[in-house]
Amino acid sequence: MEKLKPGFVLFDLDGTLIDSVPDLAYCVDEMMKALDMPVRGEAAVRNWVGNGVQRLTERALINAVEGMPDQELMDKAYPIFLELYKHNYSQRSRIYDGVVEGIEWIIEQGYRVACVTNKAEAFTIPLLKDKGLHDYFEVIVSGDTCAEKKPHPMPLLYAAEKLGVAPENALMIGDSRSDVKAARAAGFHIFCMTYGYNHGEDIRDYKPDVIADSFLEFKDYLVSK
Ligand SMILES: O=C(O)COP(=O)(O)O
Ligand SMILES: [Mg+2]
Repeated sequence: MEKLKPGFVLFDLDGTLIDSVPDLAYCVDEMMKALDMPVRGEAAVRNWVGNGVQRLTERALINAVEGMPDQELMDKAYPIFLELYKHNYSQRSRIYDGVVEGIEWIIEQGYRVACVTNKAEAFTIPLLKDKGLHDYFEVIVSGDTCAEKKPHPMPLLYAAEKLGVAPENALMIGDSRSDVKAARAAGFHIFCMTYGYNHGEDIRDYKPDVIADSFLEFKDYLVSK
């Protein structure tokens, strides 16, 4: 593939920059215990992350990716999850190898960087700050910033507009089918990491432009200074 020189690079958060599942799984399991239901464990939660914390709670209640729980149960469970996650959004989570070096490299080459996640803003901002990543980003688009979340293109187009860059000149780096679908619909280039979360499916099946097994590999596909 010819090397790209995008007007900006938009990073996904969970499963791309940060392995946030240990905190999310802790909160899911504590919620399940509070509801007198069986705990789900980290491996299951790994397949349920990527569509925001509300959808994660729904999936945990039905123990499946697809489908909906009983509304009464959801009304009881969701506030429990939110209260738990408010106090447990970062301490068990870790930045993936190469992320800080990679973001600093990209900024050094003169690229502008932004972040787009389906995580609600009340958790996104504290998590990015706690991990020391917040100040790298010119624009941060959370799951509730726009009327639609990924896989809808709206949050990507919103970032492009804020930065004044044409979508066809923008690059998204993510980990899930929602990132690929949103990027394709928005007209962005899309690179994906294989180590993240994709609901138990192989991200290669969604045919991003570039697939990488580790964060720093994206450098091979970008024009350097
Ligand atoms: O599901 C979430 O809460 C966030 O997931 P994302 O950062 O990969 O968009
Ligand atoms: Mg992700």
